Amino acid sequence: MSLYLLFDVGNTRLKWAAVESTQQPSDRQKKLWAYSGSISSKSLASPEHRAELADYIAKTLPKPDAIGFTCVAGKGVIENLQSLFPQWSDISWKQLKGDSQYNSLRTLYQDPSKLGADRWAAVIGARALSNTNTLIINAGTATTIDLLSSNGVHYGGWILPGLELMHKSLEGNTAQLPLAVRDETSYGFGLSTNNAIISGCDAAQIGAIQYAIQLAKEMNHPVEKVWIDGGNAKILAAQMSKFKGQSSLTVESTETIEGLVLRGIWAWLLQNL
Ligand SMILES: Nc1ncnc2c1ncn2[C@@H]1O[C@H](COP(=O)(O)OP(=O)(O)O)[C@@H](O)[C@H]1O
Ligand SMILES: CC(C)(COP(=O)(O)O)[C@@H](O)C(=O)NCCC(=O)O
Repeated sequence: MSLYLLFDVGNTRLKWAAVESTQQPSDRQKKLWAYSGSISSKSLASPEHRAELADYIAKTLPKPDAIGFTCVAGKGVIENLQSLFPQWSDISWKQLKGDSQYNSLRTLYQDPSKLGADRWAAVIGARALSNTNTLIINAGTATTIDLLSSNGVHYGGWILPGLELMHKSLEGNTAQLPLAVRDETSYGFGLSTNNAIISGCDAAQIGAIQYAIQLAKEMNHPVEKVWIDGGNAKILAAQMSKFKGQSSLTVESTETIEGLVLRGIWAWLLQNL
């Protein structure tokens, strides 16, 4: 049995998981992420945090047979991460990039080297999960929405500010708007400044998803599955489910999925061992 260590370095969080060769990137059981975790990507700049993480990983993880990663948070972060494992210097770190090849998939992005590695990994992860027309939502620092057709073509996508960025930019660039806080009444047309911001930003994101579904239909790739991952996945999925009456998609076809980017890195790594 082999062990693979996977890292997804996002602009806010660094996620990792150790998976075994007896498991598959398409597995859905919770046990899949038995050896996983996340930390703030920025905390890697601190020598104390690096030492803590190195110590934790060295104590909890056996030496992996291969390491795969994506990084959209800048070169410095990945150098800091690699510096944590001097004892594994003989293992090559395989970096999945926006223009990395994956059998059965291709992107129409004009310059694939500019496509976010995490977006491409999520597309690969989605392909590992199903062969249907799929909308891939990564609701993280930014919210990305990508269309993958059953024919294996990535038709591109959209980049929106993530929910937190939307809230912060309203607070930071206006005189009267606070940093809004979500509560159970934050739905529908806002009847307070707070709820007007929360519901307005949710509407922008859900509206974009609904529009993407409509556009995909017009392009003759009607969406059969929507995967939502990222730190704000549960929020978006919950808000989307309230719109179910108006959507051509059933609730079952919209699902949150854990570790879609990690699954994609893993599937790609398996093709490149
Ligand atoms: N514990 C948390 N730490 C940081 N961000 C969180 C947390 N829980 C939810 N979030 C939200 O998730 C976003 C980060 O999601 P994530 O998928 O990790 O992003 P990225 O891949 O860009 O690092 C933040 O912008 C924030 O809105
Ligand atoms: C769009 C992103 C900032 C999303 O990053 P994240 O929110 O996952 O940290 C990242 O995928 C990126 O830097 N993309 C490069 C530009 C592109 O995809 O066209």
